[in-house]
Amino acid sequence: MNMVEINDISFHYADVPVLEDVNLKIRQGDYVILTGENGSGKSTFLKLLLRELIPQQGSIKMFEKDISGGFKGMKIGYVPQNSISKNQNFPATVEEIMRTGLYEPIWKRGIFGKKYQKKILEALSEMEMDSFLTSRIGELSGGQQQRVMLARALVGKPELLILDEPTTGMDSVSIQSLCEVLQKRNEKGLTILMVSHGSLKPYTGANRFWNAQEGRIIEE
Ligand SMILES: Nc1ncnc2c1ncn2[C@@H]1O[C@H](COP(=O)(O)OP(=O)(O)OP(=O)(O)O)[C@@H](O)[C@H]1O
Repeated sequence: MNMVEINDISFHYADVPVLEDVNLKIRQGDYVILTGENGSGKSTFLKLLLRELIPQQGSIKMFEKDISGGFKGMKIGYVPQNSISKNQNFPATVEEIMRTGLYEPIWKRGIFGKKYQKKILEALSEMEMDSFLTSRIGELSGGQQQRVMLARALVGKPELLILDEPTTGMDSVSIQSLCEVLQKRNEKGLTILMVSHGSLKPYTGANRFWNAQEGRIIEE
């Protein structure tokens, strides 16, 4: 199955052309890394996939359905770039952030609270962040916050995971452990699309490499 199918997409901001006639497919089980220089259109590309932006030309399918109809029933996890507030007093705890990663409605969470607590702790411990459950998110370092955001994206058991530069603020040990988690999840069937600036060396599990350049996204 094609998890993502991009047909003839073009996009420009007012007078800034960004992408031109892009055609790409991501198959189930692929692990794709997208690189490219600053301003080459990587974040714009992800925003198009998430319908934060609408292309002037072309169409996008996910899970074999056109995303113009919404994402209902599609299990997609997303880790945005620099997603957490820099405000140390940001009031949410790690646990509260994790709860927003679960798909089920709030009334169910009340009834099955213990079950969800277990899922949250499992996802946090995969990222070695379980001991921070009750910490305020704003009190964690940038790298620790990113690890929580990855755990949050994984707790709902997505089938497609999209990450925008998740290693920002992480040290090399954290990057290594993130890569190991992603590789393990990918081996169990998770499809991954990740934008990365840094070295590609730790991403030993990736099977496809794309590069954004001059309005195109080229497979390398
Ligand atoms: N909201 C916007 N309005 C106008 N132009 C924009 C807007 N957002 C981005 N751009 C421009 O579009 C181009 C692509 O930007 P984009 O953020 O997608 O690149 P990127 O590859 O993600 O960059 P980086 O590596 O710096 O994150 C750049 O020339 C940028 O200046």
